[in-house]
Amino acid sequence: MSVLDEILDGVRADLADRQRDVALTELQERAQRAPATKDAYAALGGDKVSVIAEVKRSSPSKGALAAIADPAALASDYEAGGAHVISVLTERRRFGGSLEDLAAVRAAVDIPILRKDFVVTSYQLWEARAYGADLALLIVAALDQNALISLIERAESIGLAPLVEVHTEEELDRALDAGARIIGVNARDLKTLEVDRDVFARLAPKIPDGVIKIAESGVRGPHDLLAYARAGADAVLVGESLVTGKDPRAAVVDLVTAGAHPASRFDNGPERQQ
Ligand SMILES: O=C(O)c1ccccc1NCC(=O)[C@H](O)[C@H](O)COP(=O)(O)O
Repeated sequence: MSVLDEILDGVRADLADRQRDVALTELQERAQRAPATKDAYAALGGDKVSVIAEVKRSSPSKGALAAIADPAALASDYEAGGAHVISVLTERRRFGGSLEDLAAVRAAVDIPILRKDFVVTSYQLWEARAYGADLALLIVAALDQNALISLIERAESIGLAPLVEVHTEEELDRALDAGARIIGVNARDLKTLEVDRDVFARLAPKIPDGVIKIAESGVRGPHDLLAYARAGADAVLVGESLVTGKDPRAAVVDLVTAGAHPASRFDNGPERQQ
């Protein structure tokens, strides 16, 4: 069984508990009372390379990363450093996250928030909306094509921007066929946990203009952001290096500064055009 399959088993078990405790109608009522979602497309678009800063306590690949007693304070630091979007890992068993983290971050920041989890049913999209997310992650490797299409449609219909994650060319084809408008290329293979930063450069040329391209995982600092920028990234998603560093806010400032004027992007154009 792959790591992803093990994670999904735990996610489904936790989901069944929550579905027993909270009726879908209750979630929908809470979602309907929530303020309008923030414009994720604007936050991720433009000439800059946007920074998505992640609240991540632990991971299957590295175990415990950071205690993060106050996720709202960390998210506020990220926002003060200029982050364009906050990612909140809400999966409990392997990442130590929760919907309460999402709600706390929502109350603390004004920028868009991504619910980063392993979504397998529309109930989780309603949760995302009810607890204050503006985007929701959909992982192609975790979904069959019908589910992917219907979850993209459901997300959009309730005001969430779906970020569709891929790791292979076949997954990218499925994401595009399903109509994804924001695609995250994860350098981490969720089945083996190996990180290959070259995956983005291989897949990015196959992503049409007009689709937002996000490079996920393995960003250690501005040099990695610039390498992803040269390969055509519109945004990077960064977790581990921020939460394990001494000064997450300063680290975000460094990334945002590099992403504001990624000279190589304009001097030479993205690698795909060379
Ligand atoms: O981080 C993991 O070990 C992991 C394992 C299995 C599924 C997902 C996993 N991480 C989720 C992510 O995609 C990352 O948290 C995100 O891209 C940030 O990556 P990083 O900057 O390398 O922490």
